[in-house]
Amino acid sequence: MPAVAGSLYMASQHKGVPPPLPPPPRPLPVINLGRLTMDSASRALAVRDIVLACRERGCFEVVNHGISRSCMNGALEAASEFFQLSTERKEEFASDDIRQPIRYDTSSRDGISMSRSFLKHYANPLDDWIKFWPTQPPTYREKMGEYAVETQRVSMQLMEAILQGLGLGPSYLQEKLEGGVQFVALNNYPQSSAKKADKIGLAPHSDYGFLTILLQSSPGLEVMHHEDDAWTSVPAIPGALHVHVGDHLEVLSNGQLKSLVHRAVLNPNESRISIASIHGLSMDEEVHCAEELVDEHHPKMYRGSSFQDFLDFLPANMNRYKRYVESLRIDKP
Ligand SMILES: O=C(O)CCC(=O)C(=O)O
Ligand SMILES: [Fe+2]
Repeated sequence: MPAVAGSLYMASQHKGVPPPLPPPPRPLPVINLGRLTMDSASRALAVRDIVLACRERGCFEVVNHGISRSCMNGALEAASEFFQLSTERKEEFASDDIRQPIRYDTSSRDGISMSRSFLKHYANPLDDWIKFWPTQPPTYREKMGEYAVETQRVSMQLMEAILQGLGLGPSYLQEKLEGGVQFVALNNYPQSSAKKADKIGLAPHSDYGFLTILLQSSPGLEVMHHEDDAWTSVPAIPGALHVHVGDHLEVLSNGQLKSLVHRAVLNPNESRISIASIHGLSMDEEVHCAEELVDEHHPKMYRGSSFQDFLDFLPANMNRYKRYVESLRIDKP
């Protein structure tokens, strides 16, 4: 009997019942976004698939989203060239103040960065924010700007589909979403080293907007689906983007959709870059449970809050909640 089978045999003999096999990992849904702009039957199927993926998995991959490979690669190159600048150059953007329009940091003062450096800035409307962005590398503004505009467009398409799928109608909140916050986080993780046992780049958390659209240079993102107690790694499918549900979509949907806990692990083969684009309402605009989704069988589950409230909440509550939305629950202890 081979050694492995032998040890399993011993284990099951000992307990009297064979050990249960772990369930095979379920592949993540991959959604063809082109169907949203085809005939109404195709759109209806795409809307159904998107809402099902949000409901059951909290995330999905999108292909055929209309963002060109050169635009996506351009954004990754711009990020990579920024992180290759001298420390002095990058630290021009260093700040402890989370309200700064642009911020570079390498430490874990945020409570979740274990091994990453990041540059975070706003992007929508681009004309209001681009003046704060780096001028080095020289193509940064052009390449990141093009990618930011494209992801904002995709976020609008996705939100229209989700709001339609929730029965709220595709133009629900449309103007507020168009003028809403787009917050872009560029993350840079070192290759994992054989010496260091800790392979976590970014600790488990949820994102606070409605949706996050994430582009990764190589695998490293891991997600924990709602019913699971295990991490699923998200493949870096060439040309695809990863999308997950944030805290404010959980609030808006009155808990029908749940924000997704995710983390980043260090890649054993190479350093890694990810670009997370977080989409929500404007700074002071409160997000509430949609009245249409509240009734006597589905009481309101969360209090309203804005992006600004999140920024106020964060400094004193580092590490208290993996999901900020827990702090908004009306029935919380
Ligand atoms: O690097 C990743 O894949 C995840 C990044 C992330 O979760 C974030 O920036 O909020
Ligand atoms: Fe995140």
